[in-house]
Amino acid sequence: MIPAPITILLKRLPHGAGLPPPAYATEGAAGMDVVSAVDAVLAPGARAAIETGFAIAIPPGYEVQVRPRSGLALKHGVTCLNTPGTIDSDYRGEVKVILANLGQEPFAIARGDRIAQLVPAPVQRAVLDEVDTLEDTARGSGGFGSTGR
Ligand SMILES: O=c1ccn([C@H]2C[C@H](O)[C@@H](COP(=O)(O)OP(=O)(O)OP(=O)(O)O)O2)c(=O)[nH]1
Ligand SMILES: [Mg+2]
Repeated sequence: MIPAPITILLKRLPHGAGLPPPAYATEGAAGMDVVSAVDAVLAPGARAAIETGFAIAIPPGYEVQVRPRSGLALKHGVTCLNTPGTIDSDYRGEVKVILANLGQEPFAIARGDRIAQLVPAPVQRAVLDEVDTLEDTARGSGGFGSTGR
C-alpha cells in the first residue's frame, strides 16, 4: 500500500520568485528535485550553502532529508557535504543545500539548476534510559571491520 502523502507548506521568498517549486521528476521518484535560487561557482574543494529561495513547514513527526543527485556526484564530484541534510519540522528559515565540489574542475551552478532532492521521512524519537551495565552480545564491542572484509 502506498502511504498517503503528507502536506508540507512552502513559502516562496522574494529572491526565489518565479522559480519552480521542488518537484518529482517521474511518477516513482523518491525525491523532489530542488533548484538553486542563485548563480554560483564552486571551486575544486570548495563548499557553499546554496540558497533555494523558499522556506517550508513540515508537519510534526516528520523531517525532510536533503540528498545529493547521483548525476552531479558521478559526473562532477558535486555532493551534499552533510548528506543526508536534515530539515527539522520547526525550522522556518530558508532551505539551503550545502554543496561541496570534490571534483577537479570548478563547478558552475545557474539559478534554476536542479542541485539536490528532498525526501520527507517520519522521525522516530527516543528517550534515553541511563544504566550502569548493558546486556552482553556475541558482537560485544567489536566493530569497524571486526567481521572481516
Ligand atoms: O542541508 C541542510 C541542513 C540543515 N538546514 C537547516 C534546516 C535545519 O532544521 C537547520 C539545522 O540543521 P542541523 O540541525 O543539521 O544543523 P546544526 O548545525 O545542528 O544547527 P542547529 O544548531 O541550528 O540545529 O538548518 C538546511 O537548510 N539545509
Ligand atoms: Mg541541529
